[in-house]
Amino acid sequence: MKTSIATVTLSGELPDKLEAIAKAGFDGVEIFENDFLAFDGSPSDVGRMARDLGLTITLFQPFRDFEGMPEGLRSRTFDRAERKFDVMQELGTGMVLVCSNVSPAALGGIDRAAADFRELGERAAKRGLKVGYEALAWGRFVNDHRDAWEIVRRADHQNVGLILDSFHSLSRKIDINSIRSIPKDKIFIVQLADAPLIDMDLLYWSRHFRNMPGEGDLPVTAFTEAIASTGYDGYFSLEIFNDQFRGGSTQAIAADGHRSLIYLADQVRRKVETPIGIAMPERAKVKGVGFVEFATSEDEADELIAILQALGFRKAAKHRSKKVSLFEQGEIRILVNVDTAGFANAAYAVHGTSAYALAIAVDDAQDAYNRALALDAEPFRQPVAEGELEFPVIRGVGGGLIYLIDDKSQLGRFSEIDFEVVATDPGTDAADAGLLRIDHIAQTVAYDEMLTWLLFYTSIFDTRKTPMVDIIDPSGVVRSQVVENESGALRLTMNGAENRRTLAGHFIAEKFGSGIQHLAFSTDDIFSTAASLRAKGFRPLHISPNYYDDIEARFGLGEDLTERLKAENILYDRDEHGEYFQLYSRTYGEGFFFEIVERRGYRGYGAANAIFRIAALKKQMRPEGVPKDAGISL
Ligand SMILES: O=C(O)c1ccc(O)c(O)c1
Ligand SMILES: [Mg+2]
Repeated sequence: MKTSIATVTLSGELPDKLEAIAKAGFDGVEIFENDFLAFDGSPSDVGRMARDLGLTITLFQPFRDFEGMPEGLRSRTFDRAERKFDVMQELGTGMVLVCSNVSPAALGGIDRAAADFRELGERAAKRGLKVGYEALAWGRFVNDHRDAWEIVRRADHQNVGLILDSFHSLSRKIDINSIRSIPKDKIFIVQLADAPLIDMDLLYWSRHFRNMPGEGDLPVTAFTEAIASTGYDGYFSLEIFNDQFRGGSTQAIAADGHRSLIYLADQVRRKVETPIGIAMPERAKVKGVGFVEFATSEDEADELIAILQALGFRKAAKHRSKKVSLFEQGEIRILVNVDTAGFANAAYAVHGTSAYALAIAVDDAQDAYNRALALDAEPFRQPVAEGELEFPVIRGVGGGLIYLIDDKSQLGRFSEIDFEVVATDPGTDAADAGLLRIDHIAQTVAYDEMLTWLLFYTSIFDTRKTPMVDIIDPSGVVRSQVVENESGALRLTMNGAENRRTLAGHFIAEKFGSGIQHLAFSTDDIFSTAASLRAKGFRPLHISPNYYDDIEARFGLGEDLTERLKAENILYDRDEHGEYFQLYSRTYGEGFFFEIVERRGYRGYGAANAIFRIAALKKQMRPEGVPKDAGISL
C-alpha cells in the first residue's frame, strides 16, 4: 500500500508536519492549500523540503467551486485553475483535487460539468498535470461518488479522474459496491478517514470529527476492500479534519495515522486477493494477563507489599538475578521490582511507585511481537542474565512495557525459569482471599491519547472496543472505553482525563504521565472474599449509606442483601445479562487503587457506580480537615 497523508490532518507549521510525516514512514503527502498559503516560502521551497524528506507530493488541494459555473464566472474559474497549475508545477506535484461545487452560482448539469472537466483536462495535459474530481457529501449538485464518476466518464479525458474519499461515501451510506465497477486507472487517489457515528450536519461532522481508519465506526475496511477489488494500486491518503488532532502532538498523530493504514491494509489483504499491504501474523489471540509488575523502591515497597498481603497475596518466589519478588493468588501474579538499576528503576524515578509493566499471554508471543513491530510498535530490549528468559517486549501506555508470553514456548514458564520459590514467611497468613484472576486493568491516559491506545491494542490483539461512556467525577467528566476480547481474558479500560481535578487527571499529573491506575481482580464469591479480606486487615473504601438506600429501591434488592452489601461496602449493578458486585480498596499513593469484582453474568464495568466510587476515593484521599478549596488538585 502506498501511503500518504494530507497536511491538514496534523498540527503545527508546514515544515514540522512534513518532518513528522516522513518520520512516521509515509510515502507521500497531500499539500493542503491553507498550509501552503500560511508558509512564507516558495512552492519550490516546499517541493524541495518534501523531496529532501523522501516524500512524494501526491496532491495539491482543494480547488473549489469549479464545475458548472455560468459564463463570466466560468472563464475566471479557469484562470484561477491556471494559477494553481503554476503553483503545482513549482511544487513538483502532478495532481490537483477539485471538490464538487458548493457555490450558489453553480448551474449543475452532468454534461455541463463533463465539458468543463474535459477542457480542464486539456489544459492540465499541456502541463503534464492530472485533475481528480471528488464528490463532497454536501456538494450543491454533486454529492455522491457515483455522480462524480459519471461526470468523469463523460469528460472522457485521460488527465481527468475520480477521487474517492471514504468519509463522503460512507457518511451518506452510498453503496460501496458501486466502486467495484470503476476502472482502477480512473481512480486517481483514495482519501481515507473514519469517524464516530454522530447524527449531525455532514459538513460539520466532516470538518471536526474525522479520525483515523479503525478509530471510528464507519465501514472503512469494506470501503477499502471495494477499492482494492478494482486492482487500484495508487496512494491511500489520510485526510482527517479533527479538532483534537489539530491541537495534538504532530508526531504522535502522524504515527497513529501510519499505524492505521498498515492495520487497514492488513485487514483488507486477508479479504481480497490483491497484494495490498505487507504480510504479517494475524491479530494475537489473548489468553490472559501473565503478570503486572510494579516498579518501586526498598523504602516504598513495604507499604505496597502490605496491601498485597492484606488482599490475600503471598510472596511465592524471588527473581534469580534481580530484586524482584513474585506475589501470587489464584492465577494472578504481581511482581514487585525494587531494582536500583535498569528500566524499572528509571520508571520509578519518573513516576514513583507504579504498575509500569504488564505481560499479555497470547497464542504465539513471537508472532504477536512481529505483528506489533509491523504496526510501528516500539520494541524494547534489556540485558538478560545467563539462563534467563528474553521476553519479546514493546512499549505501552505512558512509556511502560508490555511483555508478550505464551505457553508454546518457555516464556509461559517464566515464574519457574526466572524465579526461585521462596518458603512462605512463618507467621504470615498464607490463606488467600479467593481472588482468581485479573478481571480488568484500568489505564488512565490524557483524553487526547485515547484514540492512540485504542488503535494500538485493537490493531495488535484480537480485541474489540466498546462504545465510549462518560464517567462522572465530582470535578469533571472522564471518557472511558474498553478494549476487550471475546473470552474476557483481556479487559483494558482506557480512561481519558481532560482536567487535572478529576481523580484520573490528578493521577496523571502526580504520576507524571499515563499509566495503570487500578487493577481489578475477580472472585466467585464476593462476600466470602470480603470476610477474608476483613480478617486480613484490608481496609475497604467506605461507601455512603445513602447509596444503599438507593440501590435497594432501584433494584428491589431486599433488606438482607442490601444490609450485607452495606456492611462490606460492596457496590452493586445489574445489566441484561446479570449482576455485578464491586469492592474497592482505599487509594494507594496518588490515586492508585485495587478493585475486587464478582460477575454473575454481568458484562459491563459498573459505570453507573463510578460517580460514587470516585467521590469516595477523592474524599478518602483529601487529608482530614483540609477544606475542599484548599488548592489541592482533588
Ligand atoms: O471540507 C472540505 O472543504 C473538504 C475539502 C477537500 C476534501 O478532500 C474534503 O474531503 C473536504
Ligand atoms: Mg476529501
